[in-house]
Amino acid sequence: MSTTEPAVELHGITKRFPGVVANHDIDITVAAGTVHAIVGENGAGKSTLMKILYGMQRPDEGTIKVNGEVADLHSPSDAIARGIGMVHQHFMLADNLTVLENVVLGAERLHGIGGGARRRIREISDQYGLGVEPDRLVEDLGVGARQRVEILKVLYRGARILILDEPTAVLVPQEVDELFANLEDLKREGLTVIFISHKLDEVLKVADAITVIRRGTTVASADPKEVSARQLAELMVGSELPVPELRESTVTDVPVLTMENVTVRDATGRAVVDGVSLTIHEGEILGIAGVEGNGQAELVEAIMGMLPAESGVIRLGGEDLSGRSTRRRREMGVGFIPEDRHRHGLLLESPLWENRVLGHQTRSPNVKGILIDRAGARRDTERIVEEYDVRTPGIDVSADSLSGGNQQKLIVGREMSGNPKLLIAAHPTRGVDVGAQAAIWDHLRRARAEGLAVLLISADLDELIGMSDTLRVILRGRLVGEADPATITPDELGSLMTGAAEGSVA
Ligand SMILES: Nc1ncnc2c1ncn2[C@@H]1O[C@H](COP(=O)(O)OP(=O)(O)OP(=O)(O)O)[C@@H](O)[C@H]1O
Repeated sequence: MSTTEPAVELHGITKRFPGVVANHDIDITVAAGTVHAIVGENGAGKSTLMKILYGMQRPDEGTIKVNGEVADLHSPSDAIARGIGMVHQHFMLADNLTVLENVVLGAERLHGIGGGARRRIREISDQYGLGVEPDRLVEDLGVGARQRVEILKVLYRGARILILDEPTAVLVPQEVDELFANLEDLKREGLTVIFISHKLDEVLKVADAITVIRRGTTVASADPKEVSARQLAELMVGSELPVPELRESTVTDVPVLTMENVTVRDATGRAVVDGVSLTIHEGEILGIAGVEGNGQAELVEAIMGMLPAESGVIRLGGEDLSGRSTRRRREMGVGFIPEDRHRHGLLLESPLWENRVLGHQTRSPNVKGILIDRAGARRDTERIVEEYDVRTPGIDVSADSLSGGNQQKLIVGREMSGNPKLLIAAHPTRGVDVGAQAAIWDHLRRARAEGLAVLLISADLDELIGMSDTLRVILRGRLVGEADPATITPDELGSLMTGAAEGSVA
């Protein structure tokens, strides 16, 4: 369905930051009633452009038209008033409130906070097949359902144009299918969806039109019916991609990490990690598959000494880790790529080189004697920027001025420094473009060949299957199954993760 006026027209959009032109003369036309994908490498300028369209940032030059009218967007409320809504990648829902409370929060004047609001939520949910129940507690909902609440929240505020930032990053394949069905419903009702994604196969499946951004500017419009994922990636990068290496097993029989019957309880006494036993050997990547919230985060925190284990033993190279601080564990040779890079991975307001020191402040090349070795840390930051292709004007800019994917590359580079024995990698390539993803995988494989043991947690099932030597499934805190990465498909793994194979649903 389409009307005469395009839903959104961006003309000559330019946005400069110190040392960087994030958007340069961008032109995009988004037809009403379509799903329009924006793809590009890390740092290409996608998020900046979406922030401009949502009124979170002001362009230095250029015009925005919404439904044919010039729109001067000074804030998200201006964007909302124009019918533009944004669903962020990190859900912004309060867990301990109901769906209804979350939806009406800040929009009480629309339909009140009671019966009227409940009716409206049901109406929207039915109209777009979202299956949202107003009175459920958000903490009882799975990841896919939370995302539908976020979508409903912007529809409730009257959005007709939805911006989705990497909407499938946290979803299992079945949930991705459901989301795509929802997008079809939105489209049928004449709504417009603009989304950013690094998952090119999915882009090809769901988008009606694709815009490719390279180094801040629009370089191509691609027709999803006519391009392949590889061609799209090549348009993003501007050159041909290398062919990935074949995999060979490097697994030895030397254990690096052993966990025996480890149980962790939350404040309410519930076992969030429940009797977990596993061994990771030198040269082995052990992948843990699971729907987010099934104990992966707590498992990682127990290994890192951030959460106490109630019972069981965790050993690194034969040495019992109980009683050792997180810092001591790191010094013993554990690298840690955390799930939440903003809370645990980076000091956003500090320069890159100081972030290089973070968590590594007692080790070379960051110290000389008992003092921080500024020059050593700076040199090594330059090395990481070079080896991991972190796109930045320099190492003195603050971490928050890097694009999300480039922040991630910096963390991976730092945690791979100093030859760790064990790497705990939670979503190591989340938000990273296909080229950088292949580069990170290469770094991991090379380190594995030299004996690194890796615990890999990822919502990207292709990554889990492609990288892991051993694959275990976690459900409600228990390791419930093992899968052969050589033969299992993402769909089969998705069913194991939701417990569908057991006849129950997480
Ligand atoms: N607040 C800021 N201050 C300085 N530079 C910034 C700021 N925000 C973004 N940039 C720079 O603008 C460029 C574009 O960043 P942007 O976040 O838009 O990229 P992206 O395409 O969304 O990348 P990713 O896929 O990694 O999320 C990058 O070089 C980034 O470092």
